[in-house]
Amino acid sequence: MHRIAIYSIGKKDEKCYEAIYEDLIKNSKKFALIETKNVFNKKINAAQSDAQKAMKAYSDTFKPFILSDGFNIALDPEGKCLDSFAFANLLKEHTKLAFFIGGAYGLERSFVQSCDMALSLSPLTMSHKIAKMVLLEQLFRGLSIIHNHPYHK
Ligand SMILES: C[S@@+](CC[C@H](N)C(=O)[O-])C[C@H]1O[C@@H](n2cnc3c(N)ncnc32)[C@H](O)[C@@H]1O
Repeated sequence: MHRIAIYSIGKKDEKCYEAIYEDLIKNSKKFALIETKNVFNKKINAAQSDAQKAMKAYSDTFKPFILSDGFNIALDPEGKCLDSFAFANLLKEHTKLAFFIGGAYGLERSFVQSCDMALSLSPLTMSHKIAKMVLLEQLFRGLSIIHNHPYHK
């Protein structure tokens, strides 16, 4: 059973996104325990108009969640692009993972470098809400590939 945590910057998810995330997490339930956590605090709020300060606040907030006994992946449009089979192989190699999704300004380079890998979901830049949705769908697809589930034929 995989244990997967997804961290993103933001307050509570809007209902329409929440419903999609829940559905995708439910699909993966047989294969993985997936937890999502939105993080937001005074430091991020205070830094919202300054890109450097905001990115530093994201890093400081995410750092305590970096796994010392798992694989840490920064989501970054400039990261490595994998097809779904290569992503499934990555999931085969690591059963405990943490994914970090940046805020409006993206992630600090030093934070990205502190992770085990930077992953791009597409060369297109998406909102963090859409990136989370694509990640959850690809997690279900990757887990389906590993477990021969008919979702990925
Ligand atoms: C609005 S985007 C940040 C945009 C910022 N200018 C950048 O280039 O990273 C918010 C977050 O969503 C995630 N994201 C957006 N598009 C992505 C993509 N194509 N691949 C991977 N992650 C993406 C990243 O974690 C990013 O930090």
